[in-house]
Amino acid sequence: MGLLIDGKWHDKWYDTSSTGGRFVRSETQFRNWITSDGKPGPSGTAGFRAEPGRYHLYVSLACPWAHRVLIMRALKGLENMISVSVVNPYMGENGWSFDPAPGVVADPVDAAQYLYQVYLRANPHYTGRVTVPVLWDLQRNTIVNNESSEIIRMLNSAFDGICAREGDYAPQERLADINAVNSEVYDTVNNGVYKVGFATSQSVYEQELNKLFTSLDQLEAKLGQQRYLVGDDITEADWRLFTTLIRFDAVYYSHFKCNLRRLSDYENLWAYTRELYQWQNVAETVNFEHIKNHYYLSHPSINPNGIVPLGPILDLDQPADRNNLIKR
Ligand SMILES: N[C@@H](CCC(=O)N[C@@H](CS)C(=O)NCC(=O)O)C(=O)O
Repeated sequence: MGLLIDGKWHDKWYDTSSTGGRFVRSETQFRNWITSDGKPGPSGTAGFRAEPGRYHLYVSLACPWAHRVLIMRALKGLENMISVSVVNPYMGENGWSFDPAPGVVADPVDAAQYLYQVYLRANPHYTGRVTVPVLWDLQRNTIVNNESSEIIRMLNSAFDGICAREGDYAPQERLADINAVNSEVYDTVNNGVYKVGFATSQSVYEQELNKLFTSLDQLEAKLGQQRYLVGDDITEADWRLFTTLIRFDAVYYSHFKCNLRRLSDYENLWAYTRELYQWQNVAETVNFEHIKNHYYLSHPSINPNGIVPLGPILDLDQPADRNNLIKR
C-alpha cells in the first residue's frame, strides 16, 4: 500500500493521525469522459470517442469500486469492445501488481509489473494514490478516467450507437433520485464500511458503525416496500449498493468489524443481494477468492497473521423470491 509523489513510489499506509483517527478518501484525478462523438463530457477534455477495441480497463476483482465497472460492462454487453486486465488480489508494499496468480490478467500495453507503472505512463510526475479501476485509452496511451462512478455513467450510454446492449441504468427522468440515493449510500455504506474498518480510534469506529447500520436498517425497510432503490426498475444505484453488500458477510462483518448484524440477518437486503447476484452475467463478475485474499492479506495492521477465513458459507443461489417479500 502506498502512493506516488512526483512520479516516485512511497510505501505508506493511510495517515489517519491528522484526521483524528478518521479515514478520508482522496479525490480521484483523471476525469475525462468517453462520449459517443468525442466531445468533452461533464469534466476533462475532448477526444475520447466511443470506439470498439480502443479502451482497456485495469481492475481488481476484490475491489467494490472496480466491481461496479465490471458489472456495467457486462450489463451493457461491452466485453468484446473493452478489454480488461486484472491485478493480483494482494496489495503489498508496491501497491497493486500483476504478479501471476489464478485470475490475474497481465497488462497488454507493456507488461507492467505494478499498477503504478500504468499511472506513470499517463503522467510521469503523477502524485496521488494508485487505485483501481483505471480506464485506459490504447490509442492515445493515457488514462481516460479513474473514478468508478463516472466510468459507469459513461459505459451506460456512450457505446449505445455502436451496438452496446439495450438498457439505461441512469435514465434522465430518474437522475435526481438516483444521484440522491447514490450520495447517501456512498457516504454511509460503500465508503461507510471503510470508515468503520480503517478507524483507528474507538469513538470514530462507534460513530461510523452506527451510521452504517442506521442506513442498512433504512434500506431494509425501503426494500420491503419497493423492488429497487429508485422504484420498480433496476438502476445504477442498485448496482452501486450491490458491490458492497456482496462483500458484507464475507469481509466487512469480520475484517472491518461491521458486526452489529450480518447481511443475511436482513430478510429484504439479503434477498435483494441474491436477486442481483443471480442477474444475467453478474455472478461471473464475483470472485470470492480474490475478495477474501485481498482484504485479509493486504491489511496487516488489521489482520497481522494474514489468516484468510474459510467461511462463511453463503447460499447466493437460493431463489430470491422478492415478489413475495414486497409488502405494498
Ligand atoms: N474513487 C475511486 C476509489 C477507488 C479505490 O479506492 N480503489 C481501491 C481498491 S478497493 C484502491 O485501489 N486502493 C489503493 C490505494 O488507495 O492505495 C473510485 O471509486 O474509482
